[in-house]
Amino acid sequence: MSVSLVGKICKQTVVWYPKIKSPLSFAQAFHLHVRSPSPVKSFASMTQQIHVSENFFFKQLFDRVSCTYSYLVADTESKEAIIIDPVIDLADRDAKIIDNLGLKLKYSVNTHMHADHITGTGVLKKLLPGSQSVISTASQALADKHVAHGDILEFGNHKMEVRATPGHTNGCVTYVCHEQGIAFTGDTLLIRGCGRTDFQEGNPERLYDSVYNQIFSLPDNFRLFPAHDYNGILDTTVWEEKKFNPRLTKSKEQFVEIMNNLNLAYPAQIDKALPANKVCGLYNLPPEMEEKYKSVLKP
Ligand SMILES: N[C@@H](CCC(=O)N[C@@H](CSS)C(=O)NCC(=O)O)C(=O)O
Ligand SMILES: [Fe+2]
Repeated sequence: MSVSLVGKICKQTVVWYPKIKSPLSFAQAFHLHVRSPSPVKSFASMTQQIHVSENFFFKQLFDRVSCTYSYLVADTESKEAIIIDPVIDLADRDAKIIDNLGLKLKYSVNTHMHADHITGTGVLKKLLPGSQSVISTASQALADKHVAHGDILEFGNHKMEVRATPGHTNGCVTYVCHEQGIAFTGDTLLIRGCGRTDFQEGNPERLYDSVYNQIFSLPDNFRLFPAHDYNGILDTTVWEEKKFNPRLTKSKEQFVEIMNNLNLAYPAQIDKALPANKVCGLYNLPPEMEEKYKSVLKP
């Protein structure tokens, strides 16, 4: 099949792709032509940049202040949804997105007790009644539901496995959707990095073991979604991190040495984040958050 040159839009070379009767960027056309047996289906997947089941909904959300990624996943048939690591400042945004999509939030889950922002899980369960907040038992924080290694969170026909991945904090967990080939690693594994281990009972040896035993043991093509990225990268894969992570490609001894000498600045919001996160982001809130959510947080 031949494609013809249409012109340039926003500095991109655009070609006419006859099979789907549409102009595409050269990169898109290449992807369709070379990578996909069924162009239209693959084009849809390509725009989502993730290959998942047709009834699996996925949306990555971002908080510019703390560089936190939150993730909304749902079963588009039953409409049951889970949000992972929502930020309190944006809980109203997230509730609106969920509502506009016609989804029913089942769980607002934390990967761990965050030090750099206040969790949105407490406010979200008030904004979207019927949903429950979730955190690991090992985090020793308040929530409606506590999870531990091996537990499964179900939403519609989909499942998310809980894997304990301590090291950044005692209570860190990674959530794995096996059938979609994706995992949400929190701060345990960051893109070309990992969570710091210099506070909240951090422990570099435990973190190293968690990554090797619970994350690098997943298939190489699993996509990994962290709780933060400070460089504008959206996701990574098991293969990439096993091969290119500058900390975790080292021996455990070298890793510990690296982690003990990071000399990172104290997180800007830690003193207000931890007391609030111990109680699910429902109490001990700074005045501006009390004010913002006073109608939903009233006793
Ligand atoms: N500057 C940010 C905090 C940056 C930071 O410490 N990030 C954490 C994850 S949030 S607990 C981390 O583990 N970073 C590892 C690294 O190598 O950067 C702020 O002030 O909030
Ligand atoms: Fe963290």
